[in-house]
Amino acid sequence: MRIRPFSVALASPLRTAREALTEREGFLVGVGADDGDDDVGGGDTGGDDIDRDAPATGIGEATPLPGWTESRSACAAALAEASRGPGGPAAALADLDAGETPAARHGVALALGDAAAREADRSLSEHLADRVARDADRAGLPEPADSVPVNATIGDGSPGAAASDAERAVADGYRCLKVKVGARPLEEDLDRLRAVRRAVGPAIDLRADANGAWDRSGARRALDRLAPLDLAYVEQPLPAADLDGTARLRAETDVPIALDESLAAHSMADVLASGAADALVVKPMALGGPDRAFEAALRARGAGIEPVITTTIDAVVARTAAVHVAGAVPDVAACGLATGGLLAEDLAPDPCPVVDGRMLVPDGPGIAGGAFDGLV
Ligand SMILES: O=C(O)CCC(=O)c1ccccc1C(=O)O
Ligand SMILES: [Mg+2]
Repeated sequence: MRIRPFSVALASPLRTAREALTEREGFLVGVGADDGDDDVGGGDTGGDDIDRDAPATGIGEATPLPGWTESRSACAAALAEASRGPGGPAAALADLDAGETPAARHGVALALGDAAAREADRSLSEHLADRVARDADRAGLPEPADSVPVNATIGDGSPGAAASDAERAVADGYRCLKVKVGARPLEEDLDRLRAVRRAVGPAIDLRADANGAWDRSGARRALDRLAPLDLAYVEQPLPAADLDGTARLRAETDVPIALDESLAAHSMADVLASGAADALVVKPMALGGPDRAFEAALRARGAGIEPVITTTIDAVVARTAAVHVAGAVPDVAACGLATGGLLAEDLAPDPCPVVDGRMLVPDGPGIAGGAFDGLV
């Protein structure tokens, strides 16, 4: 198993209610053809005996985002330990805890999933739909889609900036926009959202993501005032921990509610049973891998909650893998996957163009055929 650190800068800071993201640092994970052998990567040399000229047959990405995943140093330590284990990547995967180090597990699970899908000459979404669905006792899913609807992501900015970003996104073909809110007083967010609604008209789906910024009375007030704007949903109106408050809020309003951060603070079972959500944001990097994310999406769907697959502003390898997860979910709602444009640079060209508000799911094999060969 090979681990290569990387860092990519954002084109401009993504301001949310919690922070301003300016750069993403992570690790590429490569597994080789001989990684399945028990003797590879053994000893205390950190896997230095691997032939560095042999191309990786599977690639993964671990890009931690504190708040959603472990820290960068915890991710690095977990990956280093995983690459030293005597059992190779498959054994390492079994040892990685999706709750403790989800990004590290994501990196290894994705590399192994890519390798297995490439070996079987099928795309990662076909691999997920077949293997994960079967393991979750959900055989018989339809063929994965060859494209998925996506939302444009609009950061916190002035009403004018938000409106012109929204106009540009709609001109580019997006039919769904997600606007960050909660960093300012409610009146200012209302001005921004009204400016966006005016700019794009009534036919475009609008989402607002508060990233847990409001308290119970503030959220109640915000939803009452937002109701006339006909939002598709408000994401994480209350802090992650406050499932009870969110369930009560949802019962008191007609504005649909999505949960995101709450999935890191509560078990899937508790979130699904809480009655607090119409939609659930499913981030493969935060859930510990594309396999776990796909399973979570199917569970949510089974509980009548609409799964929305999103990135954590990942580099191209994890972003493309998330597109495959979305492609495997039948008739998936618009997803937050069109985040490549937020980066100033990337590890490789983007294999998923957005056409008419939909992202193409690569044919494979694996994540994107040979598009990432040589990166790790
Ligand atoms: O959903 C999207 O449109 C993009 C993803 C996104 O907003 C996001 C990206 C990184 C961390 C948190 C979030 C979030 O949804 O809150
Ligand atoms: Mg969110």
